[in-house]
Amino acid sequence: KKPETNNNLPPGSFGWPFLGETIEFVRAQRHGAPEKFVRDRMERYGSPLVFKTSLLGHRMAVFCGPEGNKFLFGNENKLVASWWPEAIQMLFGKCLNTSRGDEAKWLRKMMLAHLGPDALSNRLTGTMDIVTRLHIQNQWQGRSEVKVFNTVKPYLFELACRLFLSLEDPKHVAELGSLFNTFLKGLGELPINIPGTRFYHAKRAATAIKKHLIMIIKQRKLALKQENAPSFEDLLSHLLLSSDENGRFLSEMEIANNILLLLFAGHDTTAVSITLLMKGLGEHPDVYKNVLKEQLAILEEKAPGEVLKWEDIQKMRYSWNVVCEVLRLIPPVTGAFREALVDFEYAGYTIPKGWKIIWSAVMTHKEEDNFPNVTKFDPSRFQGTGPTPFAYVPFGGGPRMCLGKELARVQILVFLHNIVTKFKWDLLIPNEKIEYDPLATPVQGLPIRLHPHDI
Ligand code: HEM
Repeated sequence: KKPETNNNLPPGSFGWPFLGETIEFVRAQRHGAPEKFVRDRMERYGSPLVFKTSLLGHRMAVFCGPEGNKFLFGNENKLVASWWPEAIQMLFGKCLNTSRGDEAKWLRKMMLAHLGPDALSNRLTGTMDIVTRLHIQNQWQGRSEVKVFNTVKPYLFELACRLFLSLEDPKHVAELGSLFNTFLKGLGELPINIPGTRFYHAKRAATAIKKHLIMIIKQRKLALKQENAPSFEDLLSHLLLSSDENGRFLSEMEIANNILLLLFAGHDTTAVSITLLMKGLGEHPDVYKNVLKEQLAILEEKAPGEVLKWEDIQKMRYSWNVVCEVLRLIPPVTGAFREALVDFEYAGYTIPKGWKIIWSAVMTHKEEDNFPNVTKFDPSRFQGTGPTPFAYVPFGGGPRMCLGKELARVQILVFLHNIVTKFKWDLLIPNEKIEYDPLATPVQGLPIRLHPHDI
C-alpha cells in the first residue's frame, strides 16, 4: 500500500502491514464482543465520531454512533455505495450484493414485489405457518431435549427453498443444505483459494450450488413455456419473467447468483434470530409469560386448525418488541460495509475516495446514551416512539436496508407463535457463549429441555 499523503485523516492506526488490525477485529468477534474492537479504539483516540484502521487488506474508516449511521444511510449512491469484502463478492458473483445505483434499485424493486408486505399478506404467511407446524410436529414434539440452532436451521432452509423455488423434494433440499453449510464457512474468510482453506471449500460448494440452481432454472423455463403448466407463484418465476425498463432480463447465472444470495440471507439470519430469541425467553420467564399470553389470545380467536394470517402477525406487538430487544442486545449481523465514491469530509476529517467504511449495529445498540440501562433486557424500550433514530439498526437503513426485514419478521413471529403455545423450556447451558462466525451463534447450538403444555 502507498503511504497516505493526506494529513487530515481520522485518528487511528493501520496496524501491521497487510494484516492491519484484522486479527484484533476477528478475535473480538470470536469472543462474542465485536463492539469491543470499536469501543477500545474510541477510548484510545478520545471518542471520535470516526476512526481509521486497516481490515481484510483495506484501509477503512469506522463510523461510530447514530450520526454516522444517518450520514452513511443518507449518502448512498452520492458519497458512498454498498461494498462487501472480496471473499463475499467472489462467492456470490454478480448479484444484488455487488450491484450499485440503478441496477441495485431495479433488482431490489423486483425482489420486493415478491418479498414485501403485499406478497407476504396475500400468500406467504399461511404457507409459513403450515411448514412451521409440520416442522414442530416432526422435530420437537415427543422430544425432551433439542439443540435449537441445529434444529431450526434446516427447517428455515427448507422454508426458503419452498418460498423462493417451490423446491420441496427432501433429498434435493438436504443435498443443497449440506453444500450451503460448507459455503457459509467461507464468507468471513480471506479469499485464499488454495486446497485446505475454508474459502477453497466454500468456492467449490458455491459452484455446485449454482449448478443445481441453473438446472432448476432451465426446468422452470421449460415448464413456463408449456400450455396448461402449473402456475408457480414463487420468486424464481418472478425473476424469470421480469425485465427492466429497457426490456433486459436477468441471465440464468444472474438469477442463480441472486437466489443463492436470498437463500443465504433468508435462512441463516433468521435461524440465528430464533435461537437468540429462545435464549432470551429462557432467561426471562416473566417476558415468556407475557409473550404466551399474547399468543394464546390470538390462538383462541382462531377456528381449530386455521392458519395464521397477516392480520394475526400485526396483533403480535408485544412479541415483536421482545424480538427487537433480542436483536438489540445481540444483533445477528454486526454491521456492514460501504465504499467512498469520492473524497469527502466527515466530522472534520477527510475520508479518501476508495476507502472502505464500516457502520456498526453492535456499537450503537450497546451505548448507554442511546439505550438507558443498556444491559437490561427490556422490551418496553420499543413501545411508543421507540429508540433514538439511527441508534437501533439490526437491519441497516436507507436504500440498502435489509430486503428481507418483513419476511424475517413474519418468519420469526410465526415460529414464536407455534413454539410458545406448545412448550416451555429451560436452557441446559446457562450463559452459553455467543460467537460471531460471521453471524452471532451460541457455541453449543443452544441445547434446551422442553416441557410441553396442554393447550
Ligand atoms: C433477523 C434477520 C435478518 C437480519 C438481522 C438482517 C440484517 C441485514 C443487514 C444488516 C443487511 C445489510 C444492510 C446494509 O448493507 O446496510 C442486510 C441486507 C440484506 N438482507 Fe437481511 N437480515 C435478515 C433477514 C433477511 C431475510 C429473511 C432476507 C431474505 C430475503 C434478507 C435479505 C437481505 C438482502 C438481499 C440484503 C442485501 C440488500 C442490498 O444490498 O440492497 N435478510 N440484512
